[in-house]
Amino acid sequence: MELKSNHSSPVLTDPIPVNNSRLGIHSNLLSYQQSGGSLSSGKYMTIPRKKPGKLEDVWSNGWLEAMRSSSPPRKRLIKDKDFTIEAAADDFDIAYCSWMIKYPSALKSFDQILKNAKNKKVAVFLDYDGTLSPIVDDPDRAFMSDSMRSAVRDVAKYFPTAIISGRSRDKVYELVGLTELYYAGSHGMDIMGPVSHAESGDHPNCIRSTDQQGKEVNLFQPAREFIPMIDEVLKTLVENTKDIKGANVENHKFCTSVHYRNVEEKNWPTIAQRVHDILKDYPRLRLTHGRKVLEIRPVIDWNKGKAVEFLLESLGLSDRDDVLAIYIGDDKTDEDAFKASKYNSNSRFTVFRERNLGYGILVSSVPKESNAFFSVRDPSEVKKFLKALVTWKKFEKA
Ligand SMILES: O=P(O)(O)OC[C@H]1O[C@H](O[C@H]2O[C@H](CO)[C@@H](O)[C@H](O)[C@H]2O)[C@H](O)[C@@H](O)[C@@H]1O
Repeated sequence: MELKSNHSSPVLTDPIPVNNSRLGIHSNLLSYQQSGGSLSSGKYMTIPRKKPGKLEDVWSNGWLEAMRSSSPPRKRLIKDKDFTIEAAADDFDIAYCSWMIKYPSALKSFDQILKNAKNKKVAVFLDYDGTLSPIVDDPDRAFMSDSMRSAVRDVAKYFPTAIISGRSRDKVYELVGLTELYYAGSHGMDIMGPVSHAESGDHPNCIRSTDQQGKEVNLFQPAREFIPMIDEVLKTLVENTKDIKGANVENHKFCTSVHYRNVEEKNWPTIAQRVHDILKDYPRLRLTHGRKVLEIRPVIDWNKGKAVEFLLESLGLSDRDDVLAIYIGDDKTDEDAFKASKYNSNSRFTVFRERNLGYGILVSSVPKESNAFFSVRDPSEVKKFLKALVTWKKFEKA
């Protein structure tokens, strides 16, 4: 599907994604399908509520397995009757080293990246949590360090730079606090980008607005019509999880997150089942798994990858060979961006897997399958990489 035609309506005509089993949407939800691609106010609220499901639901649809495998601990713990010790580092290190053959270090491969970046327009896309800030227990305290902020500020001086986050755009802007960047919140469903060079600016969901400094910008919100539904679900989620100690529901305007990082593992089936029961009434919403978080979002053909394509187009960087896009992210939702495509002379190219169009860099200190090309261990290595990019550019300019 071409980017242009995509922009005409990102709302999927089939409300259940093709790969619903991967997303953990139970097949019996198909009976709730509504026809047509648009929502009329209140229509989705009349669906009768089903009785709460049984815990087998969340076992059989793979939710619990996905919850357990999200954000695995760095080292295995071996339990002895008297004490607990960390598993032999050797085993882990061997696994990590062999994984790095497939996903080489972006720092160690820096020369290779530069070789490709030479004479090209480089654009930088950055995820926030786990990439610019370390993962912490309290999502409201996921601050980035001043040194990271200054590295990102420097990158933005030399390259068009955007933050693409699962958080709401306002929240991620508040955490990053840099005016020189573009921001895409709610997994790309809320983009504040440049006043467009391209057709992306003509889309009905794209309106002219002004940023915090009064500068003219394009605001692209392809899931606008879902706001009342998300709002309603948010309230139900808060109400239905309030007795689960440690559960935390976050509002991202176009999507919502249910955190279970601070919930005792024995209660994970309960939180999963409660979310599952609520989603049964909303066939136009789907679930994705993040790092100890269940993310509920509209079933639209839009994600972080589409946001990257949209921003490349808005920046006038689509349909060109002399562009190198770099995307750095740590989470499952960043995989959509690692798979992003761009259009060149009417053909489609994968931006990040194709080595000469862009690089996806996965932030991970544990081996995991990814569509990224390179890897870095943690946010401190992200910072080193960003600083190296700036040093190269300064040197190139001198
Ligand atoms: O796309 P991102 O910017 O990476 O946002 C994804 C989610 O990030 C946040 O949650 C994650 O980080 C928290 C703070 O370190 C951590 O407590 C949580 O367990 C992680 O899942 C954010 O709070 C979520 O709403 C985002 O969906």
